[in-house]
Amino acid sequence: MGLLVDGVWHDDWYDTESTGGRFERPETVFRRWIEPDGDFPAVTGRYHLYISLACPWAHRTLIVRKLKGLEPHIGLSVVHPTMGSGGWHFDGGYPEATDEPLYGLAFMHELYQKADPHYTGRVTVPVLWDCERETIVSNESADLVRMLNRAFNALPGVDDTLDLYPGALASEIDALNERIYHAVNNGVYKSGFATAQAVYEREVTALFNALDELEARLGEHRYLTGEAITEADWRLFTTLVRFDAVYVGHFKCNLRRIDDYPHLRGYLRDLYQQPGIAETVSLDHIKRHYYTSHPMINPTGIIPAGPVLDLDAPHGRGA
Ligand SMILES: N[C@@H](CCC(=O)N[C@@H](CS)C(=O)NCC(=O)O)C(=O)O
Repeated sequence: MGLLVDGVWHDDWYDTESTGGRFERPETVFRRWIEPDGDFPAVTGRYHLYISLACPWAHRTLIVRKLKGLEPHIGLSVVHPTMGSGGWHFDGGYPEATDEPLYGLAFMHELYQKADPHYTGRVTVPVLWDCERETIVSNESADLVRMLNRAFNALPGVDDTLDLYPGALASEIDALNERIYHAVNNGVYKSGFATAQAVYEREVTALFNALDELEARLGEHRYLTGEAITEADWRLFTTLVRFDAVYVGHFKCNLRRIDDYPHLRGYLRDLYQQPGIAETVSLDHIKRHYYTSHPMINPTGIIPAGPVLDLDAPHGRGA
């Protein structure tokens, strides 16, 4: 836990005192784009993706990299699940984690220092790194999902027939993303990081109102916008797959479990069972990260044994 101030690491947590107990997610700083004639063209081997398997925002980018067939084109590093006093760190000795391959760095904040020696802000994943210009292209997962969906389509082996953000559905996807981001993706964090009772109650109520709404929507069709999966589904999936394992207990999002919602439960399994997806889900990294990285919420650092989840069970949602 911590942040860089003028390029120097400080071990500080989010300040909720100045916001009346509310957690406010800071704006993302690096927001450049991969574009054919821009500063960052789509080229094999030029970019490297840094993620945490625990992080729902990073998980979105990992899923799109996999579905689009971008693995041969964009390298991948995975941080250790525990975010300690030095922030995210690299430890290739931990299962499913990697060392930092480009510079042999120990900490993620060192990469941010490389990109900007005077950077001020939080050190988050995901990060898409440009190995040629030695800088961060983007550390905003919503933008990265869009870039990975389209910008690399001309490269060999990339699935250019898969479009997770089709033009005809763009405004519907944007509206869903907006609703789901505030109430669900970030809603679990706003509930879990609240330090005032009234704030927690408001956030957790908003979260479950949104989940009830999504349950009704998923009673109408298989995926959020109809019969085909879009980026809106993958953005919801990464929160749902963490929900019963972590958010119910650790973040006190416990009015209901996803397993208690017939449509959301089947929908979660359906997405989990799509080719290639299960291997992007590490329940070990997910549970270890949350339960060991927030001592203000879980001072003992004990990781609960359960719950027992069966994401491979039949989903019952059509062909
Ligand atoms: N807006 C960013 C948020 C990413 C984010 O908050 N990642 C978390 C991990 S789940 C992180 O790295 N947090 C470190 C910190 O806040 O210090 C995105 O969606 O890409």
